[in-house]
Amino acid sequence: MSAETDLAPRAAELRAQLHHHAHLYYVLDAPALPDAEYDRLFQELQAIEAAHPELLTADSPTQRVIGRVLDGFTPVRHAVPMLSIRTETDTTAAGATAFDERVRRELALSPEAPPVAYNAELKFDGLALNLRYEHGVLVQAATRGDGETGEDVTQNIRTIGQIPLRLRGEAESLPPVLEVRGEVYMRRDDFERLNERQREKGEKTYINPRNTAAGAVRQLDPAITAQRPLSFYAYGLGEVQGWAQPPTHSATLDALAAFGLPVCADRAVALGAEGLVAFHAAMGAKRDALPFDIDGVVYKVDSVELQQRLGFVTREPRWAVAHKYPAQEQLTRLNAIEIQVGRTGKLTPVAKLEPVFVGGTTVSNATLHNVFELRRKGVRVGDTVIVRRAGDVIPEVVGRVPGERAAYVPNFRQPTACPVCGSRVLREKGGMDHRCTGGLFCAAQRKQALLHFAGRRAMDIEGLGDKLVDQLVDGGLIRTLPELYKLGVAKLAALERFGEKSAANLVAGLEKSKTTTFARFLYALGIRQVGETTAKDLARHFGGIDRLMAASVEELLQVKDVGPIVAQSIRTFFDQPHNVEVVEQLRAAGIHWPEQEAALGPQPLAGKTLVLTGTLPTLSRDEAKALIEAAGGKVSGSVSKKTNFVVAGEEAGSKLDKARELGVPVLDEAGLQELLRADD
Ligand SMILES: NC(=O)c1ccc[n+]([C@@H]2O[C@H](COP(=O)([O-])OP(=O)(O)OC[C@H]3O[C@@H](n4cnc5c(N)ncnc54)[C@H](O)[C@@H]3O)[C@@H](O)[C@H]2O)c1
Ligand SMILES: [Zn+2]
Repeated sequence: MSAETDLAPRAAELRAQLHHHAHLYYVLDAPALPDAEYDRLFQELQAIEAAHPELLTADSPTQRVIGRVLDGFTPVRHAVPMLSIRTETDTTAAGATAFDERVRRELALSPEAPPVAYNAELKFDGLALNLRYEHGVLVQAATRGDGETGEDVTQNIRTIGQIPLRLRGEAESLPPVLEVRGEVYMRRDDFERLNERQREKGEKTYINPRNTAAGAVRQLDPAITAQRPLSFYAYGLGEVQGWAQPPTHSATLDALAAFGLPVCADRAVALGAEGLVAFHAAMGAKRDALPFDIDGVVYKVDSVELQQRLGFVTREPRWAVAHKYPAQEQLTRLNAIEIQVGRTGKLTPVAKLEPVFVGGTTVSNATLHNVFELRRKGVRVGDTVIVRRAGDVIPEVVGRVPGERAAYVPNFRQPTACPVCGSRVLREKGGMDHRCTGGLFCAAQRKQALLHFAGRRAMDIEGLGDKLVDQLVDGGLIRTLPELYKLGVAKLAALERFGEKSAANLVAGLEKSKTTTFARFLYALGIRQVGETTAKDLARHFGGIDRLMAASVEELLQVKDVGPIVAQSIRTFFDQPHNVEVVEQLRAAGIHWPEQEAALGPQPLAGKTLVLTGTLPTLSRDEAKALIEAAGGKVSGSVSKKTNFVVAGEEAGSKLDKARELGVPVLDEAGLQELLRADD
């Protein structure tokens, strides 16, 4: 058997696979494979065709741009075809050098000739668009389609704020026809926010910004496109009439920017291979920090005249190349699913992966977000999954590659007990997240709890910062909050890089923190949903911690601004015996707050302003004032529209007249007493 007949079936198989995946990618915006995997198949086919030209078919995906007009869109015939770009997959510097050598060879430049000038730019990962401006007005926007014919998406594109509907400049000086080419993309933060919202609603999340942007542009209903946060960068030209294009590509981009089109600032004119290598390295270093995904950089011969001399091969210009970076999505095996307990007690299923090089680093753990999302994605241990790592976003498993499973694998089950501390795991009503109820008792939550407890607006413990908390918890010196107060100078001074003096300072800080307020103490406990303000309201309402700990959800709901979620969270916290124990131990350690605060009762006058005038039969002015304030009210010296009540006694003067004039209710002492009892 000859090599040809050997490879023919493989070539046919590759063509079929590539066609199938290109359809999913270009037509349905729903790829089933990472790009890197698609590229590998593509290159395998290219290699076979290069070695055996007789196996090349006219419909091979290597020979033309694949893509099709989706039903429902009006086809647009491109005046100038929208091509692909040859890809240099060697992600090392050699990729740039190879291109420069090819260009020099094709231009028949001698080794002594000066370096070729290139315009180096980013390769945005989105969807190509052709924007047609006639006399400065946007008249049509079209997708690339198969390169010859695209889809009319004008109405959708009009919803993208960054794309000018009218070019900048004097009407007479604007070109009769100017087609601008560029990329619609979605910023990473916009994409993350979109997915966060989907997750909160328990709905399907999007795979990556590229496909989300492409899907958003290719909506039949522009109202849907309008809801997606899309961005745009211009990078080239289509048909032009009545406008003298500048002699270089870089100057053309400047001209587009002057027309008011968004042009990316991360571009440079690079001289020769050396310049390209430097640009590739610089952008590679910057890649993670960019607010959007790029899959590489693009080098274009800068001189328009040289571009014309170089011309095109079937589907690509000879004067441009895309030089890739390591892919941000890769396939790997899911070896196990573990539960990680975060600092707020949130349980996150984490994928343990066969280590894989993705987005420039080796990844062996990736988040699966929550158990609902995990189920929706249908991933199970043993599956081949797609891992995405882009920028500083934590690596995630975005899905599985459809395929048979060798054996039955049970679905992942959410544990009912915290894997770290054994406390019960609960899900908030209506929420998607499961949490450990261990609170202060849970080691996973301990560091965060300690830092919060020591915070300036909580117990305000001077000298207890990040590093020390790490040392204390990792060294096993502290397992529960009360143990903080058992740390002596000797124990502390024994810590690495911690001197006698700092130890003494911290102990003094701890001592000082023992005198606090009920509200601060409550806030310091770190009960979910209980912020500073709620802590103050609770302290005022209940007066003492014992009453609070015993309060039912119904009683908690009586507190100003406390709704069902907050009330339930407080109840859940104190339902855990170890949390009650922590409170007891902290009080036993000497934490205390002034008595008068604890004596505060209910707040029938909360938010009310009263004015006192004249002499009351039994109460002195000061006594009345103290009673009103203890009930949460305020006493003011003058009557205004904001006054809720005027309390009038014998010989009341002008304040009473003012109250009548403004229609403010007037009470006597008995009326006041009744108000004070109102909440009993
Ligand atoms: N995952 C899959 O199943 C699947 C299937 C098909 C294709 N793909 C991916 O699609 C890509 C191949 O697509 P292609 O052949 O259409 O070409 P290409 O996307 O590699 O290159 C051409 C495109 O680059 C874009 N581009 C971005 N920045 C640019 C710039 N500064 N200047 C010029 N163009 C710029 C334009 O949209 C242009 O259409 C590969 O990355 C491949 O992995 C993936
Ligand atoms: Zn726990």
